[in-house]
Amino acid sequence: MRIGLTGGIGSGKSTVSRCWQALGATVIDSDAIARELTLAGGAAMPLIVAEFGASMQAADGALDRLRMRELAFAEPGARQRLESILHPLIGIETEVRAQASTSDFIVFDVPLLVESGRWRRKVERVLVVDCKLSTQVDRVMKRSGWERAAVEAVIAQQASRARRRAAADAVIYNEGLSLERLQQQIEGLAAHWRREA
Ligand SMILES: CC(C)(COP(=O)(O)OP(=O)(O)OC[C@H]1O[C@@H](n2cnc3c(N)ncnc32)[C@H](O)[C@@H]1O)[C@@H](O)C(=O)NCCC(=O)NCCS
Ligand SMILES: Nc1ncnc2c1ncn2[C@@H]1O[C@H](COP(=O)(O)OP(=O)(O)OP(=O)(O)O)[C@@H](O)[C@H]1O
Repeated sequence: MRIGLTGGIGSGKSTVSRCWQALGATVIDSDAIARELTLAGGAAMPLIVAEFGASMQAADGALDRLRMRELAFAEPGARQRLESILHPLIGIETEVRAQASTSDFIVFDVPLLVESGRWRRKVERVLVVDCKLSTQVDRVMKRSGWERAAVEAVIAQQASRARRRAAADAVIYNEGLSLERLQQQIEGLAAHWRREA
C-alpha cells in the first residue's frame, strides 16, 4: 500500500516515518531527495545555476541552501521557479525508489502533498501529521536553530492545517504525544489499513 505522509514544517513527519520504518515500511523522503539533487554534482545543480546564477552555488559546488531559502520564502515567484526544477526530478527519483521496494507499505514523506496536487493520485492513503502552529515554530527553532521569522515565513507558504486535514484519510495529532504512544498509533493504523486492503 502506498501512503502519502504530509504535515507542516516541524509537525513530526520524520518522527512518524521512523515509526513506519520500525514496522518494516519503506520510507521515501522528498526533502532528502531534494537535498541529494542539490549536492555538488547533483542533477539539479546545472539547472539551478542557469536559472538563478552561479551565486546560488556554495564554494563546494552544492546549493547555497540558506541563500536559496531566504530568496524562495521571500519571493513566491522564485520559490515556484525552484519547485519547477526540483519537483519533476523528485517525482522521477521517488518512483524509482518505490519500484525497488518489496515492503507491504511504502510511505512517501512529502511536505507539499496537499499543495502540489500531483501526489494525491499516486498514493492510496493520505496520512496527515498535525500539531499547533506554535509547536511547529518551537520545534524547528530548537532543532535547526532557525529564527522565529524564518519558520513563520515557511509556514506562510504552506497549506493551512484545515486544508491539510480535509485531505486526510487519517490524522495523527502529534501534540504532547510520547514516542511510544506515537508508535502504537501507527501500529493501529497499519493494522486497520491492512484489513481494509
Ligand atoms: C528552499 C530550500 C533550498 C531550503 O533548504 P533548507 O535546507 O534551509 O531547508 P529544508 O530543505 O530542510 O526544508 C525545510 C522545510 O521547509 C519546507 N519547504 C521546503 N521547500 C518548500 C516549498 N517549496 N514550499 C513550502 N515549504 C517548503 C518543508 O516543510 C521542509 O521540510 C529547500 O527547502 C528546497 O530546495 N526547497 C524546494 C524543494 C521543495 O519543494 N521541497 C519540499 C519537498 S518536495
Ligand atoms: N511526539 C514528539 N515528542 C517529542 N518531540 C517530537 C515529537 N514529534 C516531533 N518531535 C521533535 O520535533 C522536531 C521536528 O520533528 P520532525 O523532524 O519529525 O518534523 P518534520 O515534520 O519531519 O520536520 P520538517 O518539515 O522540518 O522536515 C524534531 O526535533 C523531533 O524530534
